[in-house]
Order: sequence, then C-alpha cells, then structure tokens
Amino acid sequence: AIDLSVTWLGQTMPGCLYNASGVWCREEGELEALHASAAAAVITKSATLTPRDGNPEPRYCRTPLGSINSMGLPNRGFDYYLDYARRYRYGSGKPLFLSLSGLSLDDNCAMLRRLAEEGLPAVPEVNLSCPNVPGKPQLGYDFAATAEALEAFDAAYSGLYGVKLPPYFDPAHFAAMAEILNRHPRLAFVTCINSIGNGLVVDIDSEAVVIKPKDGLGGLGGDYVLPTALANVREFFRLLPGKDVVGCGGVKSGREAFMHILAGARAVQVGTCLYHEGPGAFSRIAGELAMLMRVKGYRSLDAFRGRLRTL
Ligand SMILES: O=C1NC(=O)NC(C(=O)O)N1
Repeated sequence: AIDLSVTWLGQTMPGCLYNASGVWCREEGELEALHASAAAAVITKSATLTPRDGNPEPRYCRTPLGSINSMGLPNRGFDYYLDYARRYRYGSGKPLFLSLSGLSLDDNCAMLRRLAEEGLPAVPEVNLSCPNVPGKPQLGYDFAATAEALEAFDAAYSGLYGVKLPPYFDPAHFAAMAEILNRHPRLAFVTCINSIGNGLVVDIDSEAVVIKPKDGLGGLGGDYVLPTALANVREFFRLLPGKDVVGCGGVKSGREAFMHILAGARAVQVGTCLYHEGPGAFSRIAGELAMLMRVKGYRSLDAFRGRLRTL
C-alpha cells in the first residue's frame, strides 16, 4: 500500500496535503468542512489582533492560469480562531495551524503570548508575507525587520512555530534569509511560498484591471507561481538543515504535489485550486499522488522527498 503520512512537529498526520492559509478557512464552518475532508491538517485564515473587513471588492479574480487577489486580510480576529483552537478535535491526528498576521510586531507578539498561555497543541504559522495591506510592505522582504521580529517571536512564544515566506528570486536573498532563519532553533518550518505579490491582470475587453484594491495590483497564485514555489522549496530545503519546508504554490494535481515533495517539501498546501474546487480537491490530489508513486515504485514520501536530481 502507498503511505502518504507525514511525521513532523512531534506528530504524524494521516496525509501530506492541507489548505493554504486564506483559502476555505476564514469561518468556522469552512474550517469544519476542511477537517471533515481528506485534508491532513487545517490552517486558519491569517488573524489580525482585531476583526478586519479587508479591502474593497472586487478583490479576487480567477484567470486561465490561476488567480489574483488583494483580500487585505479580512478575518474574524485572533479571539475567534483561538476559540476555535480551544474546541478543535486534535484527536483526529490532523494538526491545527493558526496563521498570524499582525499589523505590527507588537500585535504578532501579543497573539503569540496569548497562544502560549493557552497551552494548546495548535501550531502558529506567522505570516511574514501578506502583499495586500496598503502601506504595509511584506515583512519578509525587509531582512533587518525579519531578524528583529524573529528574536521577538522567540521571546514571546516558547514552543515550535513556523513562518510563511514570500517568494525570493535571487540567491543572495535565499542566503540572507537562511542565515537569519538558522539562528532560531524553535522555528521548525517555513512555508514557501505566499502569492507572488503585486501582479497586474488586465481584461482587454473592458480595458480595465480586474480587482479594485491598489489600482489592480494583487498576489498571484496558481500555474503562474509553480516554478517560483518549487525553487523556493528546493533552496530553503538545502539551506535550512533540521527545519522543514512546507510547499505551497501551483498545486492542482498529484503531479505538482510530487514535484514539491521531490524538491524537499515535508507537506504540501493547496490554495487557488482549493478555492475553485472545494475540499474534494484533497482526495483527488492524494489519489493522483498515490497513483504516481505506485507507477514509480515509491511506497512512502520519504522514498523520494528531496531527491530532485540535478544534471
Ligand atoms: O498573505 C496573504 N497572501 C495573499 O495572497 N492574500 C492574503 C490577503 O490579502 O489577505 N494574505
């Protein structure tokens, strides 16, 4: 039989696929639908300290090659997701991740401290990469600010945590980020990647942009981002010994999931494809991955994880 389970963060989850933060996870009903699906874990919509409406609509658009979004962190606020985490059924073996995207370092630390006080099994994934809050640059592109933030996170939270990274496009940036990330032993994983920020999709019939915020600029997902996502997974897999890399970006079938794991991904998140297909995507993609493994003679993910060949 094909084993798709993943052992990390001191636990074993029943499969390797779960949602990308932001997709199908803002409301409790959505989170419960994910938990009931073939998703192997659940992550919540990035929380700000207080509830937030987000950007004006239209703020999401599907395109033939994926998606563009400028949601602007619409969410129910940290207390809503903390309350969900108190009632979550951890016994299912499906980990719960809480995505945190504070609008300031103090907010991120306040949420981390509150989470630490609860002593819940939920694992924080701190979002360093939202590209869609007007006036707020992506923290992950400011190396000094990222270094300062991670020191503060270590002081605020004594458990294992992860960060959601923006895509990087230059070996010097991979190296600079890795040097910072490797200073933090309790930073157990990085999720690569968040959307490719500030793309522009044009509709030639209307001769207009397709989303309202930022005059049409938004984060790209889907087919557009797969090669960049794979590059970030493979580079950080090499550069962060002892840490896990979660692959995110362009996964719409067993093929892309296989690529991410070959590049080094411990587990794989699904965003744009989940937005359009719904939670049924997880059983489809898992089945396709298992079939691919069967054809290739692999019985577990460990048999090929990180084994991407170079020429
Ligand atoms: O981190 C984020 N990435 C995105 O692509 N969009 C959301 C958002 O805008 O809320 N946040």
